[in-house]
Amino acid sequence: MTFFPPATLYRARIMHTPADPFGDASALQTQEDAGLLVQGGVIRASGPFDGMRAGFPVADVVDLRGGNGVLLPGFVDTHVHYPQVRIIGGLGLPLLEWLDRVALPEEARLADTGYARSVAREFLSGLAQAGTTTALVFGSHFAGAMDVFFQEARRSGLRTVAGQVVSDRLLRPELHTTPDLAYAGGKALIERWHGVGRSLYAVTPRFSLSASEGLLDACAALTREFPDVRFTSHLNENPREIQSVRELFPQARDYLDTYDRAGLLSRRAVLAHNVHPTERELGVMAAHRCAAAHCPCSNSALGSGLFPLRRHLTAGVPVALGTDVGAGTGFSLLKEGLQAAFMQGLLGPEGVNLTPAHLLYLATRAGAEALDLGDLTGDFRVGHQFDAVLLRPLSGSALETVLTHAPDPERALAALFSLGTSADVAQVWVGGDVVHERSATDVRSAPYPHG
Ligand SMILES: O=c1[nH]c(=O)c2nc[nH]c2[nH]1
Ligand SMILES: [Zn+2]
Repeated sequence: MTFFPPATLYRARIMHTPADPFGDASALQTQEDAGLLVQGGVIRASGPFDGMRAGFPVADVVDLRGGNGVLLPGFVDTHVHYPQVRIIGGLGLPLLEWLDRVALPEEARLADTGYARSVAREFLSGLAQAGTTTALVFGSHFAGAMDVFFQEARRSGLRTVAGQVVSDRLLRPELHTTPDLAYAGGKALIERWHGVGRSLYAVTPRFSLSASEGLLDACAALTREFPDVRFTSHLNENPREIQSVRELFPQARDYLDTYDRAGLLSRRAVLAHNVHPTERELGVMAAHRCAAAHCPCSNSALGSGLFPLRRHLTAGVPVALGTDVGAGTGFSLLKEGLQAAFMQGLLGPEGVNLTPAHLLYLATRAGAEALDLGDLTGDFRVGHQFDAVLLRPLSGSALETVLTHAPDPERALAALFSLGTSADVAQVWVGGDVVHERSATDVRSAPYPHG
């Protein structure tokens, strides 16, 4: 006997970018009254609701259109630090001072596995509440903290690509490992967690400033042995960091070359920041199809600089968005999209004029592609997982007003990026499972509570 899981027909106003708006001006697809047929967590069919209802009369219908609801693909965060959720908002310091005074003391606390578990729960609920359904997560330096992270990630239902962070110099002694330990610990974690539930593993040296050549070689040994794990690290974030890396690796051509010489670059590599790249580095990234995770709020908070998006696009380097919590200022990819648009504007003629379609693409499909998960998630195409976020503005909010009066879908999408926050995230699904639902008590309903 064949078992068919029950089908659900979601009725919604949808917006998604199955194509790349940097190359295709009509990439944004919107439907005011769409039907998405979901069975076993997968989108099996889609189209105008009336036709879908007639074609699939047995499906349960869930109507998401009320209260100006808009259904978007779940957001993809391509750079976010799990141990840093409690230190969001440490403003006013450049990268190396911020690491020393704010980030690393907190990261040392994750040696305590009980502490790490609480942090993991706070972190994962921050992602889900923001509508993020997939994240490339910079982990902890402690293997025990990674085990609890993967356990909690499994409970959360989110898609996570994460790994133990490794360093062997210049941080603080309790965060240091050795190449042998990094290899053995990484291998054990890969064997325990890679491909378990919705989790994948990412080999994660912190950055070349805190990694010897031997440590990068140990990381590369893992990516050779397990070719489908991802690789992630930091690159070209801050001029002082770049100068130090140059001095630490006199044999390397540039910062990127420290990773390339070890054999770490590939289609499955994501490098965070790249605010100050050389043309050579952009060419090498493009040749490997390795992606840049652009983190505009973090770049602003740490004063790292204005991301050269046009140069990345011209060189053919894939770019997606990351929040970089906790240097970044929160979990919302809507805020990152808005900040990216602001910063491109500040670049004047060197910037890229980012439309709402670009922002949606950068926050969804581009991230899925960067993580080599483009066949699974990132938009509402048939065959993809039902990973989705329902944005429904708080009643009485400015977002509700603007959505009510928006003359076209592009303006509505622009309003979501301009005014939307985690408070507007009403429901989130991963693979058809609800992973977050705004509770009734979270909704401030009366716009004028005192009459
Ligand atoms: O923004 C950043 N956050 C970090 O935690 C970090 N570590 C190295 N380089 C870094 N950059
Ligand atoms: Zn980072």
